[in-house]
Amino acid sequence: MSLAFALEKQVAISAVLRACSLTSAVFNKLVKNETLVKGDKSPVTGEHSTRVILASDTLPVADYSAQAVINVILAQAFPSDPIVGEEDSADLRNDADPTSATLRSRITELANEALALPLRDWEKAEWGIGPTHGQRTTFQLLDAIDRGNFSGARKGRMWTLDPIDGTKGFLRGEQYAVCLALIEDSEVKLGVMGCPNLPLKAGDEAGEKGCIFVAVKGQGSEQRPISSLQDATPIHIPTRPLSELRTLESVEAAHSSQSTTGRIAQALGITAAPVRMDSQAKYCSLARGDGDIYLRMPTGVGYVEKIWDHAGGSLLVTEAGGVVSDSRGQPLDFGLGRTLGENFGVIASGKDVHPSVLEAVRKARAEESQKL
Ligand SMILES: Nc1ncnc2c1ncn2[C@@H]1O[C@H](COP(=O)(O)OS(=O)(=O)O)[C@@H](OP(=O)(O)O)[C@H]1O
Ligand SMILES: [Mg+2]
Ligand SMILES: [Mg+2]
Ligand SMILES: [Mg+2]
Repeated sequence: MSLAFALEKQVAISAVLRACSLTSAVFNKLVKNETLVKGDKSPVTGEHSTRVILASDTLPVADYSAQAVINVILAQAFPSDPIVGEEDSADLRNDADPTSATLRSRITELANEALALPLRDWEKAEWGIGPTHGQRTTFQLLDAIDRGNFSGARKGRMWTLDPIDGTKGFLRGEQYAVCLALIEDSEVKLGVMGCPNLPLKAGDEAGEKGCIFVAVKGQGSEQRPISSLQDATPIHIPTRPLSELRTLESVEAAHSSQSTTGRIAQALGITAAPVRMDSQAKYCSLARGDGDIYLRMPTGVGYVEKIWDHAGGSLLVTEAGGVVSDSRGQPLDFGLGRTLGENFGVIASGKDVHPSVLEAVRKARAEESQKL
């Protein structure tokens, strides 16, 4: 008897793999060759006007094409499943914008190249299924992107997709993740995250990079090297003394209050500097024990979190033995629509330390309100 969600898992890994191949190709062909990233790895800004045009052109190409590829594959395997995807094609259909025709032709070329990737041996051997993805026309690909327009629902089955999470990290050549998750009746059942720039072993920058993380509800979490996807290694959050814990947070200060996370770390007695990393690679790092506490505290500008930024990562952490909640200790609600609703932040950690983290959050909050 096959395990629950076996087919969904196969299809999602195949789709994420092809999207990762595409995003790596975009980085190598466009971002690197067109020197869009400066020597110090900061994203290109106003220095060279031609580069700025290329940067703004290249940035969405990878996101749109990856969403097109994954949605084509999902539509083929599960034609009636709705998808909540980050991107939509409105800007690509706007002929008043002179860049949209160029973007469309690049997307068509890139997506078809990824869809034509041959089956790997492990796909044939393990699954006996395979993508038989014919070439798509430009407008078929735009329609595929727009399969991601579903508004979300409390009941029923849907996928959620972030074709590139951590777009800024992607442009810097640092961490980003291709994130796909399956949700049923508001509960995340499957999460597949591709992290092409993440070392197989924490901190081993000189070693092999490129991992796919997979979690299935009730079946645990695993890591697979992109180069050898048949080799699944189960991952678990280790238990460490409080004093040895490290926090994980966003690189972008606008996405999470670094002053609040600093206070929380202090209240916990943590002395190590926070590990700053773009994207859901933070959830992946936590799930395999590279960091211990993921803190994402609202900056107070009214931003609402999106379900595609947390669905897969949160299941990966819970299946690896952790807890994911908002800063009040409430579970994240994936049944509210495209967003997680009012932003109470996100706190993820091992089960044993989670209550202490919530207590530290309360303390940090109280200190901050006294300062006001
Ligand atoms: N103001 C604000 N507050 C909180 N979050 C925001 C905000 N603005 C954007 N985003 C979302 O952050 C996603 C990037 O992920 P991270 O914040 O984890 O990584 S990063 O360090 O900021 O790169 C990023 O995902 P991508 O757009 O897919 O890159 C956004 O969905
Ligand atoms: Mg994102
Ligand atoms: Mg994105
Ligand atoms: Mg985005």
